[in-house]
Amino acid sequence: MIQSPTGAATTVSLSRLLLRRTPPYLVPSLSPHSAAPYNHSHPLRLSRFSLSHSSSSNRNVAMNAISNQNVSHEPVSKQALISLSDKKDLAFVGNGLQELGYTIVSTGGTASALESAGVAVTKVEQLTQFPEMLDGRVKTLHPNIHGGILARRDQKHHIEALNTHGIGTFDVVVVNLYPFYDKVTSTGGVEFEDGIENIDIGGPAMIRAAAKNHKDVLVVVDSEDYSDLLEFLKGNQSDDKFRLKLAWKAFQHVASYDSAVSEWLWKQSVGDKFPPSLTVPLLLKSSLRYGENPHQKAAFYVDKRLSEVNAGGIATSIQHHGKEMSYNNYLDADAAWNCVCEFRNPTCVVVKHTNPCGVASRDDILEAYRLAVKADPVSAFGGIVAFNVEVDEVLAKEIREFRSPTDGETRMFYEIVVAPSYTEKGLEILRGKSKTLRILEAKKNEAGKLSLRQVGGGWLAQDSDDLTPNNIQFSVVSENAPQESQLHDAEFAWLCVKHVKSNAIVIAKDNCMLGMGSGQPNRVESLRIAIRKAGGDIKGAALASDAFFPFAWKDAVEEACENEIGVIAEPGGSIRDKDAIDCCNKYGVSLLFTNVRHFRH
Ligand SMILES: NC(=O)c1ncn([C@@H]2O[C@H](COP(=O)(O)O)[C@@H](O)[C@H]2O)c1NC=O
Repeated sequence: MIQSPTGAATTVSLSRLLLRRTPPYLVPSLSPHSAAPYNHSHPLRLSRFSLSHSSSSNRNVAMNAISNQNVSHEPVSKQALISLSDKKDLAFVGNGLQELGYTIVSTGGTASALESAGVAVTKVEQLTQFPEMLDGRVKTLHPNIHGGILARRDQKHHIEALNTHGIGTFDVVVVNLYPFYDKVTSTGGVEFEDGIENIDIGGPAMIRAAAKNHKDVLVVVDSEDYSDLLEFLKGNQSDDKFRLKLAWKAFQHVASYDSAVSEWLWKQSVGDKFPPSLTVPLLLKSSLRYGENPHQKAAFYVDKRLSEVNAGGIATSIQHHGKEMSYNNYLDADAAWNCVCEFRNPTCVVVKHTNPCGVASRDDILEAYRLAVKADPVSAFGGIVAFNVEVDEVLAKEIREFRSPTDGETRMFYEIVVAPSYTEKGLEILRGKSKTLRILEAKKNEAGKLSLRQVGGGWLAQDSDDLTPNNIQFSVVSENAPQESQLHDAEFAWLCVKHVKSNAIVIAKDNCMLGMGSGQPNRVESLRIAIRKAGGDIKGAALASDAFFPFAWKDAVEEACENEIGVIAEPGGSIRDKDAIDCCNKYGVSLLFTNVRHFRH
């Protein structure tokens, strides 16, 4: 037998019991609570059981009794329907509803748990006169349940219909769904069959029905709302939009759930990155004080797609200390983290306004940190510092004490430190640096992600740019081949330039970024900024350009050569590539073509 996701083992015994009796609606009561035909929520309610077992004259009497009554909805007891996979706080809500006079109707596992908690329960089967069947695939999918949820109390013919069929109304529906998301994202994955069985059908049907009929039915899908629900029912909850909010939450809950199911099925079937339609479930992580500027309201959402589970990144980082993250903090921390994660050796990256302004790799991370700050101390002040190694006590002290290389006195100030981990002592020391310093612990980004970005009225989707120098062929196109160390410098510069906004130029030597030019609308300007920032110390250094040079003579290539750059790495592909080669040959500079570019817009 396939077990239902909530492990409702009772299904088997009930099914066996019922197989002996046909048709199902002739089956007598199934639980100790249902010795009498179920009708305690409405004076007129007669179950199919009672109608079926009545003699024909009795039956007519029963039907006449229905048709002769004034049709009004005045239940003697209100009903709550509870069906929960996650039974957290079930006893609390069950007892609370019972104390308020609600009759509680429940599915198998929930009913058992409620009974154990001392709550009297009517099993759904007593209303449906059907056993829960097909391994739990069909439990509540029945007019006796859905009629009771969906009937409009202000519509006479709805109430008449309920009375005709002996159906009572539900005033409260408390449901949460099979744990599909947790199952399919669990370590080791899930068998296809198990994934399928964890798709909840009856739960969403009840949630949607109750949310649609929110005017008459309160629907709760989150245990966090149990208290508010009980307070509302007691008349202590003054929010006049409470019903609507619950209905919104219910539909949102089901929409997120379905987006996970659909994403999972797409992956099992076609699986490519760009489905014909895409739903991205987002969960509010925090409301932000403001957006890029104080006059813009803002919030931050975490991407809940299955593909993002354990995929690392800033959104799921843990903040250990400091002022709340701002909109710009998130952007900058993201840029710093993305960059530092690219490096294998111990590395420090300093970012300002999403551009790395200092990058250094050293076996000794202290040295890497000092070099990364020294690369551009003015920009580093107030920047984001990222490490790809643990921050221990010694490093934390260095971060706390390091004086600005500009005046040798002022302690460096940073907005954020981000690292994969911290020792206890390291964290304690960093906390002491300032009240505001945000300390983030992040998981390394996974490769192969789908990157989404908004433009007016749409979203752009692309593969994340996962290419590193290891995947790239650096072809020598000049007469001079670079020395081994220059080739290494070129690869380092290449890794940095990938993270600088276009047009991007990076000058690097000995695992250290000396200067960078970013975001200029022409490449010459970026080159000049990079040279100026490097401070003249660029003889024999490597230069990387994120895209090809459209011109060489009296342009960026020649200026680089005149400044005694040792090796240039660029994608190639310009109609004037030959000019670039000739120019480098004239100055004796090595030129490498990568055939790959790293635009960053
Ligand atoms: N099929 C149905 O009619 C049905 N009705 C309710 N459920 C789900 O069954 C779960 C509760 O089951 P139990 O009370 O047996 O532990 C809930 O998550 C609920 O969403 C159903 N299960 C799945 O579709």
